[in-house]
Amino acid sequence: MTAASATIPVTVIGGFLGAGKTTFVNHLLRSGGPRTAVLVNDFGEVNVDATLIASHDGTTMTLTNGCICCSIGTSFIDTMCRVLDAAVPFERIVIEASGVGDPWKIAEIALIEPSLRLDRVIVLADASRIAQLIDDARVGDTVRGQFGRCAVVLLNKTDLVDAEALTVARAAVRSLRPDVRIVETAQGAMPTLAELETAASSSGFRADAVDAAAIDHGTTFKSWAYRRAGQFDRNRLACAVDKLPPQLLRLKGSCRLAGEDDVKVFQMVDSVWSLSPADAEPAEPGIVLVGVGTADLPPQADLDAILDRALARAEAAS
Ligand SMILES: Nc1nc2c(ncn2[C@@H]2O[C@H](COP(=O)(O)OP(=O)(O)OP(=O)(O)O)[C@@H](O)[C@H]2O)c(=O)[nH]1
Repeated sequence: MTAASATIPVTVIGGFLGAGKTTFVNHLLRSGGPRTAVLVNDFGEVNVDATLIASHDGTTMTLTNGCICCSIGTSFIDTMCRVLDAAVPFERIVIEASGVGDPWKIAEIALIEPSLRLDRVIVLADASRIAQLIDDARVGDTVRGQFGRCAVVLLNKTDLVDAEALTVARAAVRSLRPDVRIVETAQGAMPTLAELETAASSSGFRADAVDAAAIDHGTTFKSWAYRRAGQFDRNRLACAVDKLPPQLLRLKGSCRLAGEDDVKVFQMVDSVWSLSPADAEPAEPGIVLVGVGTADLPPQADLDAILDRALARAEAAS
């Protein structure tokens, strides 16, 4: 047995809020392959992503309490120990970094733990937003830092852009990593890890790549959980979302709509939002809101009040 086969390969998936990381992880799981442990780091206090990960023949574990790239705390180490001590060994570990995290910081764990082997860091970029994001005064540092040492970039959501915008998006990624392999994807057309094998060698990171600036993501970004037992009125929800402040970059979670039986997944990236039927009852109901710029964000009570107005009954439940 070679050293490489005695270790468990770790793939870290990074990319900014809403780029499509969970969508890609689900695609990998649905494509079959080895028994996988999926570790998900949600920035918010409600474990939304773990609910959104499809059921599979392995396990999904959550890494909570903020951004693990800022502090690889005991929770991450404990979770990793549980994975490594599993009675039926896992053959692959996939870690989804938080949308504000630096995936390389997480990958470093695989480089120092002898029973792990870093497969690669894959970063997703939203083709419809990446050019703006890397120049954004509020989030640009965080976004640029995520690309520092990845082996391959999935330029995702190509279905949302025309040829000209795609060229701009490609150039934006190239401006960060001139020689990185870029694979263009959309949620209906994503590669498996095996298909990406030719896209980069397993050590495809550049040793000379620029390290991410030291950013305290817990200070730069802030998250809230909106938890209500009530049901939303669809039209009122549309009005409420319009009233949310522009500092809110991401909303995701589960909710119920008045008059509809199934649980809905609520997604908002930037100001574009959608509702779709949930595959499963959420372990933790609620909607997570992630915003940037803690100083000029309204207090949580104001944000809650905006969403409360979307409830089917005028008065908010509990
Ligand atoms: N049109 C389009 N939508 C996509 C694509 N990939 C993902 N989405 C949608 O984008 C939204 C965010 O996708 P996620 O996979 O949750 O993104 P994420 O990077 O995991 O988000 P965070 O974990 O919050 O950072 C969801 O509504 C997805 O359905 C794509 O290729 N095209």
